[in-house]
Amino acid sequence: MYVLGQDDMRKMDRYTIEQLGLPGVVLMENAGARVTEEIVRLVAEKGDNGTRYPIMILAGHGHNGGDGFVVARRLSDLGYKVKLCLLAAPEKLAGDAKVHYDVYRRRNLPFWSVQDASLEELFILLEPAPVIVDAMLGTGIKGEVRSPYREVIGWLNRHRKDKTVVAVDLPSGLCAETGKVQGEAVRATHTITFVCPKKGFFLQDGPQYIGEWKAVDISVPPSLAETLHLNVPLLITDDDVHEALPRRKSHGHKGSFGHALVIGGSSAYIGAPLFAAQAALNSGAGLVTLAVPDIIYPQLAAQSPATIFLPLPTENGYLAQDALQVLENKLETYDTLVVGPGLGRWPGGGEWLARLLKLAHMPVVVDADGLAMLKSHLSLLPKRDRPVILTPHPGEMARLLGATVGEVESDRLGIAQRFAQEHGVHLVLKGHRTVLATPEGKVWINPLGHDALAKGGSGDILSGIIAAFVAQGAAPEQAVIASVYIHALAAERCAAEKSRYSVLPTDVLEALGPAILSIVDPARSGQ
Ligand SMILES: NC(=O)C1=CN([C@@H]2O[C@H](COP(=O)(O)OP(=O)(O)OC[C@H]3O[C@@H](n4cnc5c(N)ncnc54)[C@H](O)[C@@H]3O)[C@@H](O)[C@H]2O)[C@H](O)CC1
Ligand SMILES: [K+]
Repeated sequence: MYVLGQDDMRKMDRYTIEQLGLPGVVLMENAGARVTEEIVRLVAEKGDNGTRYPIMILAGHGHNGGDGFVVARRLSDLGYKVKLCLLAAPEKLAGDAKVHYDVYRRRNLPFWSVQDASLEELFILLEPAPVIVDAMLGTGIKGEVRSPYREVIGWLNRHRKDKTVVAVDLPSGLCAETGKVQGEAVRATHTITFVCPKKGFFLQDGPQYIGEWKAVDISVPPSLAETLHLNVPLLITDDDVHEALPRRKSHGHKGSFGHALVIGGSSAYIGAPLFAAQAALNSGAGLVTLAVPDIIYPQLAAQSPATIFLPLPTENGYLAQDALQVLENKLETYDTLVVGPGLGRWPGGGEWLARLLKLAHMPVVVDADGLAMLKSHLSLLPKRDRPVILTPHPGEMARLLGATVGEVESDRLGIAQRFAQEHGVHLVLKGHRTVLATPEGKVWINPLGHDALAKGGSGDILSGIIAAFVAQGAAPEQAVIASVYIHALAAERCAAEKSRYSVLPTDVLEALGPAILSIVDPARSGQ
């Protein structure tokens, strides 16, 4: 599914109107009709027949307000009580919005205008309303939200408890492009957006403001993103993951499903490499070998009977320089390599890792401390003959770039895309709404996952899943698409049972199987 920015939407709109010949008033009528359908559904879910108190429609003076006029008229025609509240002088209305405003007024339907009354009066009207529709500002917002929208949004956010707040296209005050709140933004319970979700839903403040979202058809074809060669990210869907998961042969044996090698661990971090190995096993790898410092090997071996162990020489609690000699002759046995979980950092570790990357002629996932040690050796990456997948969180990404976390977070899509292209890697930029970028410049956004994953061990599990899918033959892009989604889905399912507070990496590991099942065989998934 495409994810559109402010300009993308404008170009697709314009093309539909000017080249395809569908007038803007028709698009606006469609937009209002679809939002009306969704409101009817939400009101019914609330156990309300919509006649107890008017559905309050807050309309601005742009096209977003125009959608609001259509919603108010259509809801009224369906027998719902409504009140349209115009937050601008009617003289400011123009174009398609003016057409629909005039239609509404000619019908003599309930109307309130900020021109004739005070905002205090509006707030008294809004106070008991169970359903409020936010059609104040949409994709046309420029700069910080100004009066009177600012005061109305502030009031709404302070009084939203128990109310259904439906944002039309996007919450007023949220930037569709960056996800930044422009001074003040509506905290919606639901967002009904047009054509495709907007980038801002998945960036910065966006996820906290949009509530549950749904994209609806208004006769602007989503395929115009391709027709117009728009460079837009894609949102991962169940179908994409179904497609991306490596196919299993019923008659396959352990050799058919690949052998993953995990190199990690140090005296202080013994759980991390184990989580990665266990995740790889739970995600279908035929064989998993765990290469760890020999001082921690006995503790680990007792905990994971399904894992093969390769104890390596240790120095000061970390892998020793000569661990490479042991590895060198064995590397060709493995189909994929994860390096980093719990590895720690030691002087000379960067050179150690660089040498390992030169020796390893298989797809490699670099995570955690591996990323920290990679910083001075990034020039190696484009020269490798096999894929590299990097899985930084924003702090690790910032360190790799010599930037701040704030800089990374303010341009996650752009930074991921540029880095992946420049260094010829598949980049998994983790965080709330993980972003994936390919060496060719393709960008994906993961719609799933939340703070249940904000716990030590989560990243280790992700790297293990990726390795397992690569080991089973998935191309790196497909492997990362499936991995981030399954990982987040597993965590969401755990949180639904135990709360977001209490999910442990071991729970996520156990939930990987049911999460995969829910994709490959939804009927048997139990959810
Ligand atoms: N996507 C589609 O195909 C369709 C979208 N529709 C709706 O149209 C809006 C975008 O409409 P637009 O008129 O461009 O902008 P807005 O309604 O968002 O409002 C802009 C309006 O508000 C003023 N304004 C701008 N910035 C601020 C600010 N910071 N504070 C206060 N006021 C501000 C500005 O003067 C403008 O006049 C889209 O979101 C959809 O809802 C169509 O209806 C159907 C086709
Ligand atoms: K809005």
